[in-house]
Amino acid sequence: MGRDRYPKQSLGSLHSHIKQSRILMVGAGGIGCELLKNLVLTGFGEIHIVDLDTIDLSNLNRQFLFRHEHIKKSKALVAKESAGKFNPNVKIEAHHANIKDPQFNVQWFKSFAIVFNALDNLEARRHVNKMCLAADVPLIESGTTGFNGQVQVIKKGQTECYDCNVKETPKSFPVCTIRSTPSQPIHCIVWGKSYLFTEIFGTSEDDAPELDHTEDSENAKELEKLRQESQALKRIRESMGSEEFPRMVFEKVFKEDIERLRSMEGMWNTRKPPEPLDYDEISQKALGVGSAIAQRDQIVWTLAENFAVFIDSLRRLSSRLEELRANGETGNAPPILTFDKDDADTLDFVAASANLRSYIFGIETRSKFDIKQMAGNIIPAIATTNAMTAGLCVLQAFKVMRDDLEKAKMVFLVRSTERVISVESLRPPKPDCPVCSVTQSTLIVDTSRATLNDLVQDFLRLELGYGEEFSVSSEAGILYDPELDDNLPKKFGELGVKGDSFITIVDEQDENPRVNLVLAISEKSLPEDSKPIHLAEKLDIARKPKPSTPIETNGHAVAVTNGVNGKRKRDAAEADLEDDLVRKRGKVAEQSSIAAQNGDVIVLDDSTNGAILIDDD
Ligand SMILES: Nc1ncnc2c1ncn2[C@@H]1O[C@H](COP(=O)(O)OP(=O)(O)OP(=O)(O)O)[C@@H](O)[C@H]1O
Ligand SMILES: [Zn+2]
Repeated sequence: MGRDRYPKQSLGSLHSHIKQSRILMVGAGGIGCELLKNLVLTGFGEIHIVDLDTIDLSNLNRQFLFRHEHIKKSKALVAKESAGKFNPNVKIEAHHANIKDPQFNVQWFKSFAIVFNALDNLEARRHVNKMCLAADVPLIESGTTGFNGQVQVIKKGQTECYDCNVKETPKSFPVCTIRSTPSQPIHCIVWGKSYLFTEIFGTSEDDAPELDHTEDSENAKELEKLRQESQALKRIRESMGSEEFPRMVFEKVFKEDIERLRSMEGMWNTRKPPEPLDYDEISQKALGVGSAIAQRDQIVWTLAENFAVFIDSLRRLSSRLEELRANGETGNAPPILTFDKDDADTLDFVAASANLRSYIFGIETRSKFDIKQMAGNIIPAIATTNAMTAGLCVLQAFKVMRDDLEKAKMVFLVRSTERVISVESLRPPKPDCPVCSVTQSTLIVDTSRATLNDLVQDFLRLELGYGEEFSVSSEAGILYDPELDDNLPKKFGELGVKGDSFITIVDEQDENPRVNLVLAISEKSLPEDSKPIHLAEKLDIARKPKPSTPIETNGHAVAVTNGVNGKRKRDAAEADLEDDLVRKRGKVAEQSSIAAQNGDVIVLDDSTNGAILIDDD
């Protein structure tokens, strides 16, 4: 009785259901550790944990199931060991693996009553979303960024899925802002990281995702000049290792290029012109600066200190590259270095170059610590946000398990003086969502015999009645469309379509097309005299709604706020850079205050047992 007493009192009849439930938690990091503790203490019967990673020193400040002695061990296994002690009645299974591995197939997902996502990247989230839709298992999706958190309940056919709303992609900057007219610290940091560092130690700037070339045509002349500058820098790169190399780089990027920019007519009418730096003058001042300055990452370095770190890190990185070259470890490919916020040499170089450039343009300089956050695109993870978000995940799960989806909500956690938690009603699936507004089924295939032609001609056209215009794709890309019929004689195996993978059929007819058909492949050896492909169950494929069809609301109130709906996900990996974040926070705060006016969060009396629950109905 002892251990069950309080969960029983507060959950009433749901408690025994929970005790018998088998659930899955994907990700055992910041949210995952908190969530696992909650799930174990709530008394779920069997909990499976999947995490591909090992424990890192930097996880310990908030991932409280892990200790120093666990560094380099599997997160899933250690989380199981640590949380298991909280409640020996709970069975925990740990999988040190990627959730995308084939053993975690639709059948396996079907074995869970509910799935919790505690992930940190879009790709894995999308995958679990897709699997839960295919298995028809409810998913509690969550994410945090700094003080912001979010919980979304996803149920096939009843709510929006993770992919119903387009997700933001990381922010990029116009090339001209970065290369010619920076006005904020982040512009200089992106310059240091994506231009200077890559031109000297990596491949070319054209590959940098932070640089947006879409404005190129408007600035063709200037861009041509910038290209010439890069070429000249590449030539200097050939002198790497020589005594003169640091001076050559410095004078090129902090003096000559700046003088050229300064001489450009019309560019500085409304802006303060940049001031080139003088190598001899600053190097004199930097004579007394010791190399220990690079370790002082919380202070803002002086011009001379930045100079000293720049020269020193340039030497360190040059010798690393020289060594790689000498060892010939990269075969025919030329060796390169890549920026990593946790690699001190690369961070020192980017921090010092960014600050030197800031001096030139009269922009505020930053500490190495700040630059690390901005260059690494990280927003600090906050243990409290994770803990609150994990708690909200479980409250939402209770509603799903009570079959009370009407009461389940989309929950937002924001840093606000008015109300920290705000909610929105769940919305029905978007009729044009390519992931959830589809027909799903399982296709039984004898992959040793079946060809793509068996699928396209016999199955889709003759059996299901598809017309001429449609495409078939696997996770690797398009296999067939009316212009691509080369693959038709090939067998499934040759096309890389195996058991537990998916194929998607997109009807491209103009007239009344069907919704996308997503087929999970189930491999089976079928008798020689039978068809090599057949459906596991009878199928009724819906037609796509006409564009003007109004969105059904299933009786839910349509949320008053739309502000963040198209841009719901924010997690550290996908988050925008600093300045943009401030703007977004503003938006979320605005929304939370509207929700607050609606009085969405209340304390209620649980009718089942008289216990007080804080709920978010
Ligand atoms: N495809 C995947 N399969 C299984 N686990 C995954 C997958 N992708 C991410 N994860 C796990 O999800 C967890 C997310 O946790 P969190 O956001 O706290 O990240 P972290 O790596 O622990 O910390 P940080 O990124 O802040 O250094 C991580 O433990 C990560 O290993
Ligand atoms: Zn969807």
